[in-house]
Amino acid sequence: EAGGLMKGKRGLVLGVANNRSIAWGIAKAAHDHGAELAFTYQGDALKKRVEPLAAELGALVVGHCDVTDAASIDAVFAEVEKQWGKLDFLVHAIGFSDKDELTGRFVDTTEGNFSKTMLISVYSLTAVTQRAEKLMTDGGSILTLTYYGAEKVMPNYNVMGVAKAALEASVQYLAVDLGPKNIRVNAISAGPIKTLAASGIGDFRYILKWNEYNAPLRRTVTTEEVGDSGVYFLSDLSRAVTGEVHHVDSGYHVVGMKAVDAPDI
Ligand SMILES: NC(=O)c1ccc[n+]([C@@H]2O[C@H](COP(=O)([O-])OP(=O)(O)OC[C@H]3O[C@@H](n4cnc5c(N)ncnc54)[C@H](O)[C@@H]3O)[C@@H](O)[C@H]2O)c1
Ligand SMILES: Cc1c(CN(C)C(=O)CCc2cnc3c(c2)CCC(=O)N3)oc2ccccc12
Repeated sequence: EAGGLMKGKRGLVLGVANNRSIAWGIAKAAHDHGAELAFTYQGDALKKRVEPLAAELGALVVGHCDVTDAASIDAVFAEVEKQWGKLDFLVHAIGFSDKDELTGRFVDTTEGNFSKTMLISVYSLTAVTQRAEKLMTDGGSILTLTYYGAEKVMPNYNVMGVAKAALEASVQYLAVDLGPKNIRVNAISAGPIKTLAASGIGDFRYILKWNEYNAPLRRTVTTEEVGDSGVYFLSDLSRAVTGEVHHVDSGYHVVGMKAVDAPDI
């Protein structure tokens, strides 16, 4: 609504594929706190999914963006500059690896998929940050999404875990470079959520169940809950916070082993 935390703030959201996307959860929460939003879509297949969602929030659609195509990134930021002249925040919710490498052993990762996964899931944050820096003339907030598989080995996460470790290091280096311009760079490490990127992953139901059984809050998280924590990082509430990785995972990351007699709801 009008007087919220995000009143007067304009932001670009990369990574909405459908209404289950984490980016959509963040966008809805920011909108509810008064933000003005712009969305991109990856390829024409997603255009017709993203346009109605953007309309629902009165958001702009600033075009197609495939982070493997630098020209499409430039075009999107040129459109943002044309429409708004500046940018207050950026959400980067993009990650991808060939799914045949998200099963089995990490050691068997191919050079081709390793490079492609790092380009899409890691370098893309630096690429969009280069463009955003120019438009964040009054400072800004950049938020990306990571996962616990960056910190500890999670079965089958494989090359995506190595990518997320690099993404989290990128957050620290970008925070240092852009801090003097009052541009903050942070990451939310979200617990497992059944999104498009999660579908096609073998026994994802088992991963969700495991979290329900072992996380301190004894439950998984939702895109709405990630969105609410996202508003903290995109708003002035976190004006003194940069280079941070913040877990929104029902506390899962703190557990070494669950007591066998732990009370369960
Ligand atoms: N779902 C989870 O369990 C979970 C948990 C922690 C972190 N994450 C991360 O959250 C982010 C969003 O994923 P999600 O779960 O919302 O799934 P999602 O499939 O809804 O979003 C992934 C997005 O990445 C985009 N994308 C992929 N390749 C691209 C490219 N080459 N150019 C531009 N866009 C591209 C897709 O279009 C899609 O919109 C990802 O970085 C993912 O790694 C997901
Ligand atoms: C959790 C979890 C996730 C969700 N998550 C944290 C993610 O970061 C999603 C990563 C992902 C990246 N690329 C693709 C896919 C998922 C599936 C579809 C596809 O073709 N490519 O993915 C896993 C993969 C293996 C093991 C656990 C997980």
